[in-house]
Amino acid sequence: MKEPLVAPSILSTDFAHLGSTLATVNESKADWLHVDVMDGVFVPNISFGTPILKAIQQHSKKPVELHLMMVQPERYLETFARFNIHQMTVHAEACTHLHSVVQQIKRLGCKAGVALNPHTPLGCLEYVIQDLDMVCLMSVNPGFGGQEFIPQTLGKISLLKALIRRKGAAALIEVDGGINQANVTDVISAGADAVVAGSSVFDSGDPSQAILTLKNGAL
Ligand SMILES: O=C(CO)[C@@H](O)[C@H](O)COP(=O)(O)O
Repeated sequence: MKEPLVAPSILSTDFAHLGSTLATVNESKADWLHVDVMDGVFVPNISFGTPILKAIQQHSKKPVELHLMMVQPERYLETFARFNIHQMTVHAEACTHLHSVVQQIKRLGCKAGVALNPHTPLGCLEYVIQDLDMVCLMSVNPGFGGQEFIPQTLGKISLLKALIRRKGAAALIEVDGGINQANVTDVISAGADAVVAGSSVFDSGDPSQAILTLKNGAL
């Protein structure tokens, strides 16, 4: 089995120590940093906005994926792109004109991802999948770290893989929520390329080792 790409999510970390958290991630084998922006409307939680993104830009050496858990993300894409963002991932459920938003992200020079909530069918990707760099399957209901992995995600990953193959698309599959050492092998075996992990990395006491364990655990 291939080694999974691992993206630590800083949501559950202590923001009083953001600098040292980012330094740890910089020195780790993490493939990119997963950054959750939540608006309190699309999801019940509010996380952070541009001041934190500016600090991340200054201190992160890893590519940054912004996961935009917000309604009408198109209003902020241009602002966020100024913070040297590698990829922006928007929710299909939050975009009336998803294809147009994806094109907007690409015009800003970023890779484009689309996230789907656990209950959202894959059919909404049928006519946009060729334009995507990544699909993020939520394996928890978005809004909070530390939740339990929803097992139905495994079947959804396989179906998404089949859709990507059928369409001749190149999108990576990322799975986000409740990922840990116990389930990462199943997630990668089902066809995922990348996992997002928050609490299993940062509550572990040794984030660098936890990232390595996720990578090796799936081999
Ligand atoms: O988007 C989200 C939650 O909405 C995730 O990125 C979480 O931050 C992942 O945290 P864990 O489930 O791994 O604790």
